Amino acid sequence: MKLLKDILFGVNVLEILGPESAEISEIIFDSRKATHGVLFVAVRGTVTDGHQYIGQVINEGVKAIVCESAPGDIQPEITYVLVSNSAKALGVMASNFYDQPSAKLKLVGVTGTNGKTTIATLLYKLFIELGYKTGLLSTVENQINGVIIPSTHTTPDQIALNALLHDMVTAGCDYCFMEVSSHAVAQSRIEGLYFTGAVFSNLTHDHLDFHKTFSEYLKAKKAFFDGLDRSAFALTNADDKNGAVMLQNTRAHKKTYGLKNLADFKGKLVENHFSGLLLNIDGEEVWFKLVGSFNAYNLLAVYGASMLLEQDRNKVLTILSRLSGAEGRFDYVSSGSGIIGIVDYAHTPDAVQNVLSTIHDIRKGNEQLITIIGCGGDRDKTKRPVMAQTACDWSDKVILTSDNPRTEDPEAILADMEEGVTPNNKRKVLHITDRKEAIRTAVHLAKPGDIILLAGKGHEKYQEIKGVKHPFDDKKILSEQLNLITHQEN
Ligand SMILES: CC(=O)N[C@H]1[C@@H](OP(=O)(O)OP(=O)(O)OC[C@H]2O[C@@H](n3ccc(=O)[nH]c3=O)[C@H](O)[C@@H]2O)O[C@H](CO)[C@@H](O)[C@@H]1O[C@H](C)C(=O)N[C@@H](C)C(=O)N[C@H](CCC(=O)O)C(=O)O
Ligand SMILES: Nc1ncnc2c1ncn2[C@@H]1O[C@H](COP(=O)(O)OP(=O)(O)OP(=O)(O)O)[C@@H](O)[C@H]1O
Ligand SMILES: N[C@H](CCC[C@H](N)C(=O)O)C(=O)O
Ligand SMILES: [Mg+2]
Repeated sequence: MKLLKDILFGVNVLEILGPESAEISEIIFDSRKATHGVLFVAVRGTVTDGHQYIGQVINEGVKAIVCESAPGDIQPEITYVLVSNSAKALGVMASNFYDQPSAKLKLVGVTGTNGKTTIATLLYKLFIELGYKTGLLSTVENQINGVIIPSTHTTPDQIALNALLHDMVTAGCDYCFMEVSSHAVAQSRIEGLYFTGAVFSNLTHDHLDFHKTFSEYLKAKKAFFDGLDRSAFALTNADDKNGAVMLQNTRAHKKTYGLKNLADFKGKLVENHFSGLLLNIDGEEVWFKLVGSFNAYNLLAVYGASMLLEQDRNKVLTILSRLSGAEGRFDYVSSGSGIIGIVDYAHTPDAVQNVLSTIHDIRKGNEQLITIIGCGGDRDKTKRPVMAQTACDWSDKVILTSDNPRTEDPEAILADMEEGVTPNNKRKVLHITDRKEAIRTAVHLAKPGDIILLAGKGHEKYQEIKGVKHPFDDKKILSEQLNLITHQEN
């Protein structure tokens, strides 16, 4: 229980109709969760408007309503709080409700198109090994010092986020590393949080369905840095075209990392193999288990952040060199067949290009590279032809298949992808809608030594078709198919 006036601390309130002394049992923003004594926040969304449900939640006995416009019929037993932006107010209120957990630990946010999960997960694993109680909020999973809590979003909503941070504080965590998606910034999911630091990975094509233009997408990422406190650090990628833009208006302490340009944390890629990479970091050569030059950037970001968090350099490099990355990111699938399987979460044009160019650079000779790839439904359609074209340009054979069609027709998604297949690439492309069948075909086409890249779904354990999530695990299925081949050959 909390008093409404305490929950409203720091909220930009325009007007209050009714008593501020109301006792609130819980904050909600979904009318379907309304019960007696709760505070309902009416948020305008992408599909509907929470204000439409005010009448409904009153019937369920809510105590107070936070909204941007008051309904015509005011009920005397309810307190109405008028604000200019409900989503922002929700962030501040959720933080107050959970006693400002983000201020009680060192919270570091990671943003960018690709690499967030990898950087946040490496930081989490590193700080656990350094001996700190640590939390993680990520696409793959959330963790509180070793306890896994399944994640629903890359960045949870205001309430779930503060509840998780509160649980981390209760568990005695010193640090939390979290991914900050552009949706989260635009929807004020991080409003009211105190960040000790922010890390930027890169900005390339994604989510234009939601942000509409690249410049709006950039603005969402930048807004995270603009909101940082003077005491925080802002660590950016000096080699990314938009790296410097992130720091333009921030009050935070500005730092950079990079492989090419002048940077505070400087790295040089010495060797790049399927077994890992040799990096020179600030003058010291270290082996890492992660593969590909894009991971050299992720490692540098982790190194830079841990230095800014005042950790011991030698300990950091020693532990980092032992760590593996996040599940489903350049993940090997081994079998006795001699075929190399790689499961990777590449679902943007840049990620597809990076992962394929990495394979291209480090493969030994004339092995075939077979890529299985799809694109998600109800997501940025303009990515589709570009991802297909990139896959074709870098592979010997491409099987276009379904990713998560969600509510879209899988064939329509594949047709969008095929727009990107140029006439000279047509001969290398197969179209197999059923993802399992596509995997099976790739395995049959491959010879020992060949490489199969299974892109797009990484760690995901489901395939969402027509709104239903069916169990589906890329790594498990690819492994089963490769083992079947092995047994047939033996
Ligand atoms: C497009 C998008 O981001 N949608 C998110 C958004 O929902 P929305 O704006 O569409 O909400 P809405 O359905 O229009 O409803 C508006 C309001 O009315 C309320 N409502 C609605 C219906 C009802 O009966 N009663 C009611 O009160 C809703 O609770 C909401 O407050 O706010 C919801 C609550 O926080 C999120 O769950 C939802 O995530 C959807 C499920 C989603 O798929 N989001 C993805 C795109 C996403 O956020 N991805 C990023 C990662 C992207 C990356 O790779 O970088 C993430 O952080 O996970
Ligand atoms: N620094 C990087 N630069 C470019 N591509 C990368 C980088 N790091 C990872 N990738 C590619 O992007 C994919 C996704 O990586 P990761 O999950 O770390 O990113 P993310 O930003 O968390 O993605 P999401 O927004 O979907 O959660 C990887 O599987 C890999 O193909
Ligand atoms: N966070 C990303 C994940 C995409 C993963 C891919 N498998 C897809 O379904 O498009 C999104 O929600 O857009
Ligand atoms: Mg992620």
